[in-house]
This record gives sequence, structure tokens and C-alpha cells, in this order.
Amino acid sequence: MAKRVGIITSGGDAPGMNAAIRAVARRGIFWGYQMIGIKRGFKGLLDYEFMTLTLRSVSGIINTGGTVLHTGRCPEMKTKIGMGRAVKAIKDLGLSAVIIIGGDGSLAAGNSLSKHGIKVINIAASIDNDIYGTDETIGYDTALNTAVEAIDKIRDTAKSHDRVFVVEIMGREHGFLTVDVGLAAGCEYIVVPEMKVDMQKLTAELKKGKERGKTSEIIAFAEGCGCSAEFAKKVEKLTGLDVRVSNLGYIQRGGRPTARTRILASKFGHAAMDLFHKGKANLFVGITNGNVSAVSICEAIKCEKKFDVKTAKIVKNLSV
Ligand SMILES: Nc1ncnc2c1ncn2[C@@H]1O[C@H](COP(=O)(O)OP(=O)(O)OP(=O)(O)O)[C@@H](O)[C@H]1O
Ligand SMILES: O=P(O)(O)OC[C@H]1O[C@](O)(CO)[C@@H](O)[C@@H]1O
Ligand SMILES: [Mg+2]
Repeated sequence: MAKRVGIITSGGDAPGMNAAIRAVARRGIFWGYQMIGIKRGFKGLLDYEFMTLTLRSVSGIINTGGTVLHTGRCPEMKTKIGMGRAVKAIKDLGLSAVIIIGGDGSLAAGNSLSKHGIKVINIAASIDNDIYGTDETIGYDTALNTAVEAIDKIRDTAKSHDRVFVVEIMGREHGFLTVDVGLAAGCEYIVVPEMKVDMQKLTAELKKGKERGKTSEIIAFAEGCGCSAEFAKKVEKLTGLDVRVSNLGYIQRGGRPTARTRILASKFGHAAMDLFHKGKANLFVGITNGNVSAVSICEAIKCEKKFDVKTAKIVKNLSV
């Protein structure tokens, strides 16, 4: 009988997860495995919710957002009982390995499972791009493009009304997405958890921008910095300028994956199954300096991704 391999999508959905599922399933089938899709993230694993994936069942999904397996957050996995149930379910289902497609939390789950003797390969997928061991996560480029396109539109109305906008960008407690959005959308400022904001300086610069003839000023504000509406009120009070807020919200998680996201997802999925077939496990698949890479899950968990202050400086230098 063919060995069975499980695929699970976990945490927030990210565009390109489907392309990764397709790649893992097709490469796994090529190597002769039976590919089992676990539904609804780890909650589905605990509830034994699964489906067999075939070459045809993963057809026509490379270009779709969301995840056909569904996903979710399952706090129970962080408990001893939950982890025990997950290990039991994996054994009951006869899975030789589990390929986990998700973000840093999903990586922590992979780490725990591997410590319980389960063979795991994690694939980096999250719009947050906040994981050590990969320069980019699946979904990040798509979310970046979605946010930039939205800010281009906000710019039109901001210019027409001579307004300042505070635009809230997702990213949980990090500013990785925000800084790149800021650069690509030509934002005047970025506010990220990794860098302290000097309100006096920021407001003085906003006013100076106006004096230099700027008709709009946009602050890309990372969700991890607190309440964007309160921040906007503060800015309005300190500057006397007309300030509005726009929270881009969940549109950043949806939509058709960009070509770059699809390429990344396809390469990651293909590599994950090749690694497992070669007898490797407990690895985290990502991209480093343009090449698909694999670091041990342990290492990826231990280290923190460094925030790129240089990019933040470029945003500032160019927003004159
Ligand atoms: N420390 C942990 N131990 C075991 N399982 C964990 C741990 N942290 C997270 N998980 C499991 O992984 C799931 C996904 O984690 P989380 O909700 O943090 O999303 P993520 O994978 O980081 O993705 P994203 O940040 O893109 O939404 C959690 O709901 C939980 O089931
Ligand atoms: O979908 P939920 O549970 O509201 O989570 C929102 C979080 O998920 C993310 O969108 C990542 O998937 C973060 O940027 C955000 O903080
Ligand atoms: Mg996360």
C-alpha cells in the first residue's frame, strides 16, 4: 500500500496556498504517495476531517485565493492534550509525514509535532512575511500588490482634498509588509512596531511637506502599532491638518495570487515533497537569496527575522 502524506493549511489564509497544495499533491503523487488533505487547519486534524487529493482534484486552483482545504486557528494545539490528540490523529490516519503550509504559529506547531516524533515539513505561507529562514512567504507579494493598489486609489482622493491619510496595514506585531508597502506606494511615512515614532518630529515634517507643496501625505501604519484611528486623531490635533483613516483590512488576505506568489508556492511545494522523498524531515522550506532553501524547524523557531531598517530609511529619503 502507498505511504500516506498529509497536507494541512493553517493560520490565516494567504493567496498562493492553493498553488502550494497543488504542487505538494502532484509531486507527492509523482513519487507514489497517497496524498491526504486535512481540512480546516489543526481543528480539522483533531476532528479527523480529511479528503484524498488526486491529480485532478487539485486542478484549476493555482490561480485562486484562499485555501481549498480551508484553514483556521486552533488554540488547543498549544496545550499538551491538544498536541497529544494531534499526534494520535496523525498516527490513526497512517500519515508518514505532514506538510504544513502556514505562518510562524504553524511553524511552532510543526516544531512541537516533530518533537513528538512526527515527520514534518513546514512551508512558509503568510501575508505577514515574519518568519526567520525565508526572505519571502507565500502570499506576501500578492498582499503587497493589493495594498499598493489600494493606496494608489487613496492617493487620488487624498490629493483632491489636500488630506493626510493614515492607512492601516496588516502584519500582526511586525512591520515587514508595511515598510514595503510604504516604499512601493510612495508613502510619506511608515509607522511600524520595530521603530519608535517621534510624534513631534512626524507632525513637524507633515507640516513642512505641506509647505513644500505636497497635496497629499500618506502614513502607512502597521496594525501592530495600536489603534490607527486614535493615531490619526492625535496627528490631526497636533497638525491642524485634515486627517482621515483607511483600514485596508482583510482585502489584503484575498484575491488571485500574483505570478510571483504562484512561482514561490509551486517551488516550495515541489521542494517539500522532494525533501521528504529523499528521507529528510523537520525542515522549513523558504527562499534565501533567490534560491529555495531549507533550514531546520528548530533553527527557524529560535531565530527572529530582522527588520530592514535600510528600507525604512529609503522611504524617508524619498518622501521629500
Ligand atoms: N506554540 C505553538 N504550539 C503548538 N501549536 C501552535 C503554536 N502556535 C500556534 N500553533 C498552531 O498553529 C496555528 C496557526 O498559528 P497562527 O494562528 O499563529 O497563524 P500563523 O501560522 O502564524 O499564520 P498567520 O500569521 O499568517 O495567520 C494555531 O492556531 C495553532 O493551532
Ligand atoms: O484572521 P484573524 O484571526 O482575524 O487574524 C488576523 C491576523 O492574521 C493576519 O492577517 C495574518 O494572516 C495578520 O496580519 C493579522 O494580524
Ligand atoms: Mg503568524
